Amino acid sequence: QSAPAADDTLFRALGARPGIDAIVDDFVPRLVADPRTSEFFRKTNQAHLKQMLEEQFCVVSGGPCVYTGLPMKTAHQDMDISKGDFNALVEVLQAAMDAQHVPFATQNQLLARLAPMHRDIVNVH
Ligand code: HEM
Repeated sequence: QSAPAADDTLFRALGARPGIDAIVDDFVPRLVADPRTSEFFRKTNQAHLKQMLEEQFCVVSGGPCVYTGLPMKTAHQDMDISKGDFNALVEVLQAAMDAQHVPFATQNQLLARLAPMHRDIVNVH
């Protein structure tokens, strides 16, 4: 299923689905391994999380995808996530994008579209 994207510039800059899938394939194992985030992802089905993140990054970057996962508030409500935890996840995503040779400006554009989600994800103040 797909919907036409109004502006898919960022999606294409990320390398379209192959580029996004490579970023997410790198990102999720890093989240599981990083001591700052590992505890959160201890019981996570990595294959499912990868699929959801691939869809979500595709949609937020303007790609022709449909996100089939939970709303961000619902997905994270049973965890205690602080601003520090959120920032740690962002740093892990930056490391994954560095490893996949995503240009700095492109990284920042994706991060800028994800950043507002902190309102629905950070729930420890
Ligand atoms: C911009 C930041 C974030 C984005 C875009 C994001 C995105 C997502 C998505 C798409 C899912 C899948 C929802 C579903 O299964 O339907 C998910 C689940 C999850 N997220 Fe996040 N998330 C973010 C921040 C965080 C942070 C900061 C933490 C904790 C440090 C976290 C921990 C988790 C965990 C543990 C799951 C559940 C995985 C499972 O199914 O077991 N997320 N997130």
